[in-house]
Amino acid sequence: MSTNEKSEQDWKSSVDSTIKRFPERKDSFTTSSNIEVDRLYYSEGENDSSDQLGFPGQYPYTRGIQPTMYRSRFWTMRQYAGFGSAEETNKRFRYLLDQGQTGLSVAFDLPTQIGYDSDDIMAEGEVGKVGVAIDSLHDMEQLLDQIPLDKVSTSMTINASASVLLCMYIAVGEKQGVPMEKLTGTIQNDILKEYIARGTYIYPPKPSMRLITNIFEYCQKNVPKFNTISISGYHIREAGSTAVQEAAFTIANGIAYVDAALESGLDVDTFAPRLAFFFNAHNNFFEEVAKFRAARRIWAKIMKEQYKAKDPKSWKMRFHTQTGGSTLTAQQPDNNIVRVTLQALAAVMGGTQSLHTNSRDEALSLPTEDSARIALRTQQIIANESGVADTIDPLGGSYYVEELTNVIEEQVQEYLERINEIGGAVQAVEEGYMQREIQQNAYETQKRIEKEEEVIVGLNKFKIDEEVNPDLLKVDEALESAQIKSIEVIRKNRDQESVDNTLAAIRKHVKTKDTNLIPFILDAVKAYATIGEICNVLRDEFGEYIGM
Ligand SMILES: CC(C)(COP(=O)(O)OP(=O)(O)OC[C@H]1O[C@@H](n2cnc3c(N)ncnc32)[C@H](O)[C@@H]1OP(=O)(O)O)[C@@H](O)C(=O)NCCC(=O)NCCSC(=O)CCC(=O)O
Repeated sequence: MSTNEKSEQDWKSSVDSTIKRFPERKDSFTTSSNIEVDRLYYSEGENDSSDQLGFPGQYPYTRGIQPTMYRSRFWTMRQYAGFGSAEETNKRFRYLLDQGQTGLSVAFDLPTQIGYDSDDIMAEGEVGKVGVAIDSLHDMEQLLDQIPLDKVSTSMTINASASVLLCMYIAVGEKQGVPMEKLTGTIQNDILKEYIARGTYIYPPKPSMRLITNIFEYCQKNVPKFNTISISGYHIREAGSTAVQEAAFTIANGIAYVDAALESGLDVDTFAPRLAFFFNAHNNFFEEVAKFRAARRIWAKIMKEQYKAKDPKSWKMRFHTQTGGSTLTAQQPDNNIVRVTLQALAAVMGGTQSLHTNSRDEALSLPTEDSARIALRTQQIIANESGVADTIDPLGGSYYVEELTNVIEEQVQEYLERINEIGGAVQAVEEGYMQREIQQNAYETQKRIEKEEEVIVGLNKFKIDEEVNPDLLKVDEALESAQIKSIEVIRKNRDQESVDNTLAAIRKHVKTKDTNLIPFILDAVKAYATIGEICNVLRDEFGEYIGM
């Protein structure tokens, strides 16, 4: 039997076992002319490329990580949302779930992201602006009110203060009667790209890496279904990188997290299955599809060959995709619906596990309810009407896409070698290497746009006279004072001794490097210590990162 025949047979038997758990959506799939659609199209026989292409659900996963992909289950439709108060955001969440969204994704305001309470002077003017304001467990209880945490998985875009928000989520679960071993979701928890591109860091790299590996270890033992990190290329791309740089720097950061976890004494197969990724999708359709396929293949090879992981789950790159915020224009905002459709289609053709589609008005403000609904409908139309989800990896075998996939893989490998020579991603970040590469590309792209070598419809060509005045969402300015009052009430009503004791325990255990801090943070959260109080203890002990 040739290798290809063996892979084919393995794939077929994995399909049989998968559909017992996840039956396919239909008994048979057909086109609109009633032509039968096969599960997978592939060339049988001599051209054995299984080390590069293989079959879906099989190493090196070029064609997707599941044996049946979307024939069994669509990707998770997970719209990133959050603004103002926990109560307001809870309403938006419930609206989106009512409209058929299949997972939650929380946007936090900047003070929450960098560990300040709403009444801190550092938070002034920012409370509830780019996301929801969360100060204590009380806000988290409101945020997740009536949302069944045993059924809905929640992603939280939180990095420097991820440990605190994870503990709040666990505590709300307990109050709902959902034990932590049943909770599903993801925390972003990717500090390296914060230093590179996004900016919401608090502590220096070393202690930040400790918190991250503490989370890996704690979750593996106690919250085993939670994805402990979402290693993010999204923001690297938003900052101006190319698609190749996005994939390369993200994978380099992934390698750094694996190294840090191994150094802390963890076995690779205990934490690697819960590493998740997060990519951007821009307009150059085929390049985006190829990027996703190449990234998956590279990660599988690294985990299997370099790190000798044995569990196939450790080899699989599972990723979320968001359409490209920076590609949207304030001019003729309805055109953004078309851009988002193209980008979302690329993510689906690239085999994403979860997807956020941006709203048409995001170049202007936070999305209104109407815009958020159209964005979700875009995913639903792709899923239910286009037929692209009815066969696996429909672009696999295209000469162009396979060649682009190979070239992207090679170019990413070159970057990985360069970063390795520098001493790894942490060192490369500290030296500003990735930041410089991104800035250079951002500068060149901007020059091309200004010279009209790169056409952006409605921006540098096909312009119209228009008054852009759509119905924009405004965050209520009164929120900040309401939030400040609410903290005062919490502080008055909680058991202060228990807050002091739990905070003192965190301080004590920070000093012993080998202690996992998560149980102590969980105790403090349950005592209604605020995010600012917890992060300030860590600030005192770890110091603050001032930046480059
Ligand atoms: C792994 C992902 C990518 C996706 O997880 P999901 O739970 O949604 O999906 P999933 O894991 O694929 O599927 C759920 C379960 O169903 C199973 N499953 C799915 N499809 C299957 C199939 N065809 N056959 C068999 N099983 C299948 C999976 O194995 C899994 O079970 P098992 O688990 O048992 O295997 C996760 O990390 C995620 O949801 N990420 C979202 C990140 C996010 O929203 N980020 C927003 C950032 S917003 C931002 O940062 C931008 C702006 C800013 O700067 O602020």
